[in-house]
Amino acid sequence: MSNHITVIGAGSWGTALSIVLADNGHEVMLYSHNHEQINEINNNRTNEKYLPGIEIPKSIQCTGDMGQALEGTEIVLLVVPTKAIREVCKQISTNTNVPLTIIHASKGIEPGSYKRISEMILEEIPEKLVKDVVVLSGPSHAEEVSLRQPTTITSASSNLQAAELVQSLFMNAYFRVYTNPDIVGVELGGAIKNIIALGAGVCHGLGYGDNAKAALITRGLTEITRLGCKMGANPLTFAGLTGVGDLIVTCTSVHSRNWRAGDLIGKGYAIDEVEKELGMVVEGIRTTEAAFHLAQSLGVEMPITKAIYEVLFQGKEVNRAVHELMDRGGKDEISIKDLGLS
Ligand SMILES: NC(=O)C1=CN([C@@H]2O[C@H](COP(=O)(O)OP(=O)(O)OC[C@H]3O[C@@H](n4cnc5c(N)ncnc54)[C@H](O)[C@@H]3O)[C@@H](O)[C@H]2O)C=CC1
Ligand SMILES: O=C(CO)COP(=O)(O)O
Repeated sequence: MSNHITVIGAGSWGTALSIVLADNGHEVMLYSHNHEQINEINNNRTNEKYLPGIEIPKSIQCTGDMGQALEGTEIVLLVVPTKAIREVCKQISTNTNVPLTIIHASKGIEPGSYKRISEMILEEIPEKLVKDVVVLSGPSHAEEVSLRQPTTITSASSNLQAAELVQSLFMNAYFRVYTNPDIVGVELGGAIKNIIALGAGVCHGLGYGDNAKAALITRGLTEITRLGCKMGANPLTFAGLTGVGDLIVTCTSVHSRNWRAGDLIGKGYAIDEVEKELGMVVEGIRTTEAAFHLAQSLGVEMPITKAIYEVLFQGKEVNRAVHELMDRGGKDEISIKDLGLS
């Protein structure tokens, strides 16, 4: 069945997911707040800054008018940086009176409030306008999805029917979607892996090799699991696509904006130059700030997150941060305390 779907955010991921929906026969209305980009997508069928060389299918129309974007839709996909989520939710609330299935594919935690994105959506959009909230997350770089390369991802919702609806909207020969009821675990895995990817990039920038990368991925997974279990997530979620899966792709891929940002920091770039240099959102920076304080408030040990926080926000020199991480007292590798079992 063909649906009319609104996608908000015409960056690399919003455009790539629009292409998946268009390939599946859906009519996509893509909202962008950039007039040049709207013209480029509608007239040239390209989005060169974000997905160079990719042709945008004709069933994707782009608009800068939120009212027009939401006309006749019951399904909205949010794909803006975490810091823009509240603003676009407010715009949605004033431009529709239809209850919506709201899917989000962004990855972050809000500094200050420590809110996950689904929590921000529910705070900003009145209850009567929210049918369901579904999280779409997993190891999936836009650059590869837009080339129709095999990708697996998770659709998470407390309502299985809503997760299955989203699964059926996106599933095709190159895009395989699994459902999961654990919204907390799926959102935390997607958000915190960006911090670990910054660390993996820093290690590369410093000239370290695969041992350091493997250490970060596996001990990063321990940190994510500790925090997640404290917040009520299912530990098995972190063994899946949105945990170890997304850690692998983000910590090892040159496509990753977070990895590339870390690489530049390891090579000596100043933090505030890095996002400008990449020209795309580096979610891990703000999420490091949020996760560091969240972990402290919950008494959860997250040494890698702490080290990256000190580098990003307290000016600690990267070599010193690595040395301090390695020089800590010896520990057991596996602790059932991490799973909240004692
Ligand atoms: N790029 C990727 O491969 C993936 C990205 N994500 C997540 O998706 C989210 C978006 O990332 P990208 O598309 O990579 O970022 P991007 O930097 O490529 O694009 C972000 C887009 O959002 C737009 N935007 C910013 N504020 C806005 C506002 N207030 N209203 C409307 N549009 C606004 C920007 O103009 C830009 O077009 C992030 O949370 C990221 O972690 C998740 C999976 C894969
Ligand atoms: O989440 C992603 C891949 O799953 C994208 O990560 P980056 O934002 O680091 O590119």
